[in-house]
Amino acid sequence: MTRDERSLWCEGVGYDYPTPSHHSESVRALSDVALSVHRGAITAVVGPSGSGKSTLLKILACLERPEEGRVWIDGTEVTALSARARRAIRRARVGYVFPDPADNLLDYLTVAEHLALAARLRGRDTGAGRVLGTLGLEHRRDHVPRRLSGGEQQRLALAFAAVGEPAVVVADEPTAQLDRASAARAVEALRGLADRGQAVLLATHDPEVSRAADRVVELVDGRLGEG
Ligand SMILES: Nc1ncnc2c1ncn2[C@@H]1O[C@H](COP(=O)(O)OP(=O)(O)OP(=O)(O)O)[C@@H](O)[C@H]1O
Repeated sequence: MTRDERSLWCEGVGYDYPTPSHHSESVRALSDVALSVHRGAITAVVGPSGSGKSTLLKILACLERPEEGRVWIDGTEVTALSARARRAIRRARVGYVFPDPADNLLDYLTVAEHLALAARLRGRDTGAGRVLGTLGLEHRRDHVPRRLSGGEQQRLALAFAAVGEPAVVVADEPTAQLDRASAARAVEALRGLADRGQAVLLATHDPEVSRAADRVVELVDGRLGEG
């Protein structure tokens, strides 16, 4: 049997946001989206502001449930599960990185303690040592986030997301708050994760980031095409 190289995929995904002022109307954020995310590769979602990138990433990371369509993580259809079972899969199998480093980390935990927590949440600690090396944080093991630069904080967030080798690391605009040099290091870090066999899915406005991706897909008004 050949191994399925997809770690995450979806079919027919649709999502509407209600508008508070008009009860009968809603904002169509995604329409009929199908996407497969492969191991060992960076998949980048690009598209104009408001095209649905964050919404798609949240749905694929199991943070939101789509109103239409189906999502699979490592062969399990997560859209068929209860909220509780979905949360368990999310915790064990998905690493998620928010755009702002401060949203990803806990003030009082050191770098090493963040990784220990990630391993505990994910139920396995494979790769914790390696991830620190890949992301260039070994010399910061005993530092808390406020003693790290913004770029180091975001690399720690990527490490936190990648410990235990989840099915996928999902990063929404991972370089949005970083200067050029830090962004370049974050891209290297993402590349390092993918080269180790990790599936990486990200959304970005940054051409340097999409250039580093193995595959770029474009969302326009909630519909997907190859970029
Ligand atoms: N919580 C919300 N309530 C209502 N509408 C929302 C909400 N979040 C997003 N939307 C709308 O859904 C659409 C898609 O938004 P989304 O944030 O997914 O786009 P995006 O491509 O990530 O944008 P950006 O690049 O600016 O982050 C937009 O029209 C947006 O205004």
